[in-house]
Formats: sequence, C-alpha cells, structure tokens
Amino acid sequence: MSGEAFKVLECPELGRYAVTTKKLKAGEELFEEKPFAIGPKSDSPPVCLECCVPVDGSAFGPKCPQCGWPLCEECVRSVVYHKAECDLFVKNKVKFQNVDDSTAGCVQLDCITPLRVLLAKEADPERWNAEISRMQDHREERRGSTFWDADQKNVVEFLRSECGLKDRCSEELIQQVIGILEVNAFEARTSSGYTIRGLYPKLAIMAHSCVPNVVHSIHPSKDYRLTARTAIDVEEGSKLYTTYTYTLSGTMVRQAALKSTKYFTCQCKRCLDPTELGTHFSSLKCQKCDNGVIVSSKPTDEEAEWHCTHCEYKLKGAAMAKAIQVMQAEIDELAYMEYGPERLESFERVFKKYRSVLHPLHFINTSIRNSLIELYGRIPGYMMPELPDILLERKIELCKDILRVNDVFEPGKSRSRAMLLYELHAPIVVLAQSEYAHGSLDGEPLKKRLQEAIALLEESSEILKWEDPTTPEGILANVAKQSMVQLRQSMEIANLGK
Ligand SMILES: C[S@@+](CC[C@H](N)C(=O)[O-])C[C@H]1O[C@@H](n2cnc3c(N)ncnc32)[C@H](O)[C@@H]1O
Repeated sequence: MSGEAFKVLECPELGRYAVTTKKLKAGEELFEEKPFAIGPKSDSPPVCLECCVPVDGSAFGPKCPQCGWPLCEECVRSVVYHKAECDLFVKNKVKFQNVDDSTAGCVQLDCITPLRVLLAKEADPERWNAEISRMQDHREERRGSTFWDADQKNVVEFLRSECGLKDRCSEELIQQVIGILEVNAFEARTSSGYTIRGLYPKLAIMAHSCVPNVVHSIHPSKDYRLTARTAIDVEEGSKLYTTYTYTLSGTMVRQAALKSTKYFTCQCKRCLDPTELGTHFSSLKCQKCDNGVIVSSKPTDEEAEWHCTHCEYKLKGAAMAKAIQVMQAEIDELAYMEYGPERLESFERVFKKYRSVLHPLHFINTSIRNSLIELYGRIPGYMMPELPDILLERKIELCKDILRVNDVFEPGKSRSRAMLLYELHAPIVVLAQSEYAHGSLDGEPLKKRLQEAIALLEESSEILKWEDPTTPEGILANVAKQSMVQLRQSMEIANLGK
C-alpha cells in the first residue's frame, strides 16, 4: 500500500513504516481513512454500545430492547455500530449479566471491539487481507502472559462458545485480533468526549516517536473518519512518526507504557537524551549541591542509576521510580476533588511543595500546570473577569511554561499547541483591559498586547479548523474565530487600528 506523499518500507527493527516520497509542508494532508472497526476500550466500565456514553450497568440501567445489552435511551431508536453484535447476541441468546458497580471495568464488554473486527473481517474480507491481516500483533510476546489468559477466558472462549463462533473463528484468529487491537488501535473520542478505540490501518503503519511529525483528527460526525497531516515541514525520504503514548509524560513512564502494550523499547532522540532535548522533563534538583540536576545515566533502562550533573550524588533507578510514584499519587488524588476553588488551591499548594525537588519543567510540574490553567478563569471565585492582575499573570506564565515543553515534544501544528494558545489569549486580553482601566496601558503598547492575543487566536483557529465541528476542539475553533473578530472590532472602535 502506498499513498502519494509516502511509501511503505519494512525493516527488522520497526516492521513496516512510512517514508515521505517528497518534501512536505506543515499541515499537508497525508491521507484520509475510515476505521476498520471502532468500539469500547478494554476494561471499559458499562457504556452504551452505540455512542459509548457511560451507563448504569445494573438491572435498572438502559438496555437494548432486542439483545438486552447496555444501550442508552437516545440510541435505542437507531443503531449502526451495535447492529452486527446485537443480531449475534439475539441469535445465540447471549445475555448481559448486570453489574453492581458501574464505575468498574466490565469484562463482558472486552469482547465487543474484537467481535466487531471479526464481523468486519467477514463483511469485508478484501480490506482485511489488504490492510489488517499483516498488522503486528506481538502474539509471541503476549502468549502465556496473565493478559493472554484473561483474554482467552473472557473473549476467546466467550465468543466461541456463548456467541456460537466456534466454526467461524479459531482461537488463534481471535487472539490475533486482540493483539492487533492492543498494538495498533488509536484512541478516539465521541462527540461528547468519551474515549473509545478505533482501528485505522494506514495511521497504524506509522512508526512511533516521542516527538511525532504527524498529527491526526478523528471525525465522530463522519463515521469516525480520520485525517492525518504533517505537523511540521518534512524533508523527502524522512520517516513519518506518530506517537503511541502521551507526549507530556516523562521518559520512564513512556518507556514503561510502550514496553507493556507495544512491546518495544523506544530509541528516539528524546528517549536517548537524559535531558529530554534540553527540557529536563524528568530531572530532579540535586538536594546535595546548589547547581546540579539529577538525570538518568541511561533513560531507556529503568534500572539504570541516576546521578547529579554537578556533584557525586547518585540514586538507584528503583528509588527514583518510587519517589516519582509517591509524588504522582499525590497529584492523582487531587484529580478526584470537586471542580472548585479548593481543587485549584490544592494544586497550587502541591506545586509549591515540590518546587525545591523537581526541575521547573519536570513533567509533574507540567501536569499540575495543565490542571491549573483549566481552573483559572473557570471556577467560582476565579472567573476570568474577577481574577486580579497577579493571577492573570500567573495564568499567562503557566501557559507559556507548558508551551515551552509542548513545542519541543509536539512541534508544529499540534492540537495541544492550539488549545494552549487559546488558553493563553484570554488572560492577555483581560490583563490588557484591566491595565487600560487603571490607566497604566494605552496607545501603542495596548495595541501590541491586543495584536498578540489576535495572533494567538488566529494560529489556534487555523489548527483547530481540522477538528470535527461537533467535538470540544471543533467548537473552540469557531469560538476562537469569533473572539478574533470581536477583538479586531474593539481595536477599531478604540482607534487602535487592526
Ligand atoms: C502500530 S504498529 C506499527 C506498524 C508495524 N510496524 C507493522 O508492521 O504493522 C506498532 C509496532 O511497530 C513497531 N514499532 C513502531 N515504532 C517503533 C519504534 N520507534 N521502535 C521500535 N519498534 C517500533 C513495534 O513492534 C510496535 O509494536
């Protein structure tokens, strides 16, 4: 398979991968594709099998009138994604077992997405043969693991015996499909923001890098079609990289995720560099000397020693992992707090607490910053118009600090950059308005500030215009555009030009 802008090559280290056939500009469309199948992620709590909204999985929860599996009231009227499995469940009288705890993972749903892939294989054997059957499934690494055994019981045996697929699907085929999904599926979000997984065979050919040069958007309103684009300018003959992990996590965390679910050790330039490309995203401040930072001696090896760049201080890999785990657990706790002032103040407190321990751009600090910018301007007592100048400056600083690392790890036209630019424009405008009202900002400096905000909105909406208009990001694209028009009008009224 090849597209115009790239061709597919193969090597022992990466398997298949994509290389550009010409020089590409940032934002160029690489391809569009429809998913082979979409469905709930594994270990999903009870969700509607059509729109994937979480539902009550107890006897009182909404059910499909045909098969009795979870289906929300909205979706009862018409189903598309749930249709094929519904027919199978009805034919074989496969009942959903009600659950008491609707927040916990519901193993019965683990069979849904593999089943959809198996049924899509039967419905479209040509696409299966051309695009899916060759996908890496790492069956040999998975075989015999606890996950393999659980899948064998909850999915393979369930589909073959209860759902009557014994003559249609071998055990090996079902395990292949489970592996294909684990290694290749991408997270997608429904219009209402719930995460699901989708199998996109072209996107899945791209190798992984912790600094990707490809971005993609998934369109729930267009049957979850996906569009892939270059994030930055790419030279002819370059590998195209997407990312399989969360880029704003540290090397230790990314490596562990890649090893456990994708079965490889990432050797990208970021993973090999103890400073993570100069950001010190995983570094701690040395407590034994004034100037040193503690970095790993070999970031791709979780057991490798960490050392101070300035003094003799050393720390075992396991001790560093433990320290990070403790701090991370404290942050994770805060995420359960109600969305309000106490939550904001707690994040600020923890941020201060670890100031002397973590490097300023450490990923834990970055994740706290992300939580804080979400709160400043959006909760009672901290709404945008009531923020004092000092807190407006705080939000500006937080956004700029996240942008510093985001631009290194997700360079170019990334969705995360667009969202951050949008977040940044608001405190800049409100601070300018406040200073104007106090008489400390006027004329050319005021114009410059407003032009800065307009430029942020312009870039943000240019990137977000690729998003589905029904998603939060797509909606924000329009909001950013409207804010830009309003700002320009205000500048004209105030005789500040455009
Ligand atoms: C989504 S698939 C990519 C396509 C795959 N190479 C193929 O031939 O079907 C993910 C798998 O590709 C390989 N892979 C992708 N990126 C890699 C990288 N940066 N380093 C090593 N292996 C990689 C790993 O085996 C991984 O489990």
